[in-house]
Amino acid sequence: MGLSMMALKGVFISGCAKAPQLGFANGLSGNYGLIKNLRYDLDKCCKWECCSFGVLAQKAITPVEDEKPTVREVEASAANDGVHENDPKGFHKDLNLLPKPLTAVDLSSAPSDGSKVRVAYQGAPGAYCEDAALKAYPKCEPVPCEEFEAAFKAVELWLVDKAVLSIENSVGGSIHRNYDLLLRHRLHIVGEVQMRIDHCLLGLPGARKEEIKRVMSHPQALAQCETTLTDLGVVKVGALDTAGAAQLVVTEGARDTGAIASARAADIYGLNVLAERIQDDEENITRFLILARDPIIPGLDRPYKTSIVFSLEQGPGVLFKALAVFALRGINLSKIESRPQQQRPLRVVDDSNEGTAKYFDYLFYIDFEASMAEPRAQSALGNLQEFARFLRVLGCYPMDTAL
Ligand SMILES: O=C(O)C(=O)Cc1ccccc1
Repeated sequence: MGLSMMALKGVFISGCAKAPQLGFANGLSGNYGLIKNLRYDLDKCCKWECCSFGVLAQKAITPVEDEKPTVREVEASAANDGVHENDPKGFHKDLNLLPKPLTAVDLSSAPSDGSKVRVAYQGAPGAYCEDAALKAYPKCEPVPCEEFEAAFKAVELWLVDKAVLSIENSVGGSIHRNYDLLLRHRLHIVGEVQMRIDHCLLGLPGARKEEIKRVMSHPQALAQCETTLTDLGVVKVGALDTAGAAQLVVTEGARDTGAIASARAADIYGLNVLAERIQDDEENITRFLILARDPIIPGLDRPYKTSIVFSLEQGPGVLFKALAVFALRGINLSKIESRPQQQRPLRVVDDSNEGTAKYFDYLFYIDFEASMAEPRAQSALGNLQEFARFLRVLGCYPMDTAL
């Protein structure tokens, strides 16, 4: 079953959500001020876990004084919680049955192949975001969510480990709403996935392509297949996601209604593929981001990308100056996006999570090709910080070079 915003209400917020936040060198927000601080943060997080287990252990070995239990009761209780038969008061419980505090060894032996990782995505099973989650973590457990907002919340509330977010497409460009979500939430980008998207036209078994009068899909998918849909002369109907549209075709049972979704969605919902690769551009690539509560420790072992968002004072040449901090250090920019904020000011929450209201004319989002472990990246951001009104590192993560 998927997660909806309703399902998330009233969920207990536990454990490391309360782990202390870092201080940042140069006032940089986003946990990348000092690499050694990152290690410190992870360390504190583990200590917090130990501490909560300690409290549980203390409660578990408190003996019951008022009533003497019968032999049968003692046996039953021993079977349940490890009390020895000849020690009815429970002073000599089998302490091996108590939860063990996590050690560094436990953490290092955690599977690195993504098994057990729960990844929230927006859409129904068969959505492209689910494909992206499975590309990033082939053995993960994908968790469908009704909205991206629910996927973010699921990570924040420790219901899942990560979330997947589509951020841009080679035909449609940036997905602005998702840029806004990145800023509104405190999650960190820990990975990216680039995927070729081949859209199919799906219909009920027995229905022919010529019978289709209405096509449902996610607005991005409808936009990416504009020419095909115009040629077919169909009515376009927006849906929450592509797989959700496929599901609707089945539940509505209308032969004249099709969906744009993947061949995998056709399989899942028992629909026929009426046409393949119907996107206007052969090379239809979507880029997805993987988000987590904690940042990863950036390395130098492979190509990394860093995503930042900043705003500048008004004035001639300020953007030129901002871009120069990267150009002068030979750092390549792979993406720049600007978002006007005049109509809908944003509330930006600072690292203490207390929240300060700040209003910006424009926010600039930049992805640059360098790791925060590189001195040139640190000095570029230090330099940008000198004249930026606001600067946040959204994440530093390995580049997806597999496409
Ligand atoms: O609706 C989906 O399946 C999604 O994951 C969003 C989407 C839609 C179109 C292209 C890429 C991602």
